[in-house]
Parts: sequence; C-alpha cells; structure tokens
Amino acid sequence: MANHLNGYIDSEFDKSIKLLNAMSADVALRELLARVVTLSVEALKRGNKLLFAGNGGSAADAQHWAGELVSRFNFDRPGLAAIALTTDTSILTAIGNDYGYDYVFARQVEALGRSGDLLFAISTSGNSKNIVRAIKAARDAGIGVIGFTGQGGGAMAELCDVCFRMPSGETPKIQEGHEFLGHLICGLIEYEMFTDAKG
Ligand SMILES: O=C(CO)[C@@H](O)[C@H](O)[C@H](O)[C@H](O)COP(=O)(O)O
Ligand SMILES: [Zn+2]
Repeated sequence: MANHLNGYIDSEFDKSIKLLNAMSADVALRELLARVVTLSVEALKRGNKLLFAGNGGSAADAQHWAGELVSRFNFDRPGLAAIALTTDTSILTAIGNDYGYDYVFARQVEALGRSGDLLFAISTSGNSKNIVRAIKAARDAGIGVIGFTGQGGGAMAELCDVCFRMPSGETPKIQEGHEFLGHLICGLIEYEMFTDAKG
C-alpha cells in the first residue's frame, strides 16, 4: 500500500473505532434497542409487519435488513414479515414519475401499511423529504416509526417513536453505525421470537 494513503486509512479506522466505542458505552442506546425489539416482536406476533425505507446507502440497508428477517439471520426458523420499500422499480418509477420522488415511500406506506405495522425509516441527514413524508404517512395510518439518523437528527428526529442518532455528522460513518444496529436488531428480534426453537 502506497504510504501516502495510510493517513486516510488510519483516520477512517480511528473514526469507526471511536463510533463503535461511543455506541457501546451509551446506556440509553441499549434502552432504545430493547424498546425496538419489544415493539417489533409484539408487531410480528400479532400478525403485523415491518416496513423499511431509505435512500442510497440507506436503501441498501433497508433491503439488507428486510432480507435478514424474511430469510434467516443466525439460525433456521420461519420467515418474518418484512418488506423493503426500495426494491420494486415499477412502483418506484411510477410514483416518482406521476407524483414526484418525495412521495415514493409515503405512497407505499399508504398502500401497504396497516395499523400496528412498524416503519424503519433510515436517513443520515434526517431531512430527506421522501423519508419525512413516509414517517408522516405512517403516523397517520397508526404505524409506529423507528428512525435511524445522525447526530443532528434533522426533521425526522422528533417525528419518530424511537430514534437512533449516531454519534457522527459524517454520512458514511452514520451509515456504519446504522448497519451495526441493523444487524444487532435483526439478531435480537430473531432471538426473542424463537428462543424456544433456537436450541
Ligand atoms: O451511501 C451514500 C453515502 O455513503 C449515499 O448514497 C447516500 O446514501 C445518499 O447520498 C443519500 O441520498 C443520502 O440521503 P440521507 O441519508 O440524508 O437520507
Ligand atoms: Zn455509501
């Protein structure tokens, strides 16, 4: 590796290690995690579902997390009801073209969401209009909202039932925090849902 790249690499390692250390030491974060797992397990057990939405890298998170739940995470068990609102290009392009990109998630929340479902809304800025609109649509429909954002919180922070604010203002680092939490939450939901079956 060329020497001049090492400064950048060191700095990235340093920031990621600090982020995870800060998250690990945050007692309030553990309380939020417990709340989200309880809300999710209750929703799934009564036949509701989890919806996921985000833009760019957060769209990847949305479909990644839904995939873990519908398929499997740490062990074999029945699939869990989770839908990413980021994957159907016909739906996304129709809504984007006919109503505007700000509506691509809200319209799907209105169409697919049912009272008692949960929306996982992911936005590093907390200000993406399509995410804020989706959150408002969810609230109007009796759907609880779990938010994932950065330290600023943005417009979405005060609209969520539970909001995870990563201790960073840098989009990629915020995303790394989200990705860690996403895996943690999938693992915890699976564990809580299937404790008897996991062996
Ligand atoms: O993955 C990245 C940056 O790491 C980008 O694709 C990023 O997700 C996009 O710029 C998004 O549009 C940012 O939106 P948001 O997180 O502020 O809602
Ligand atoms: Zn990225």
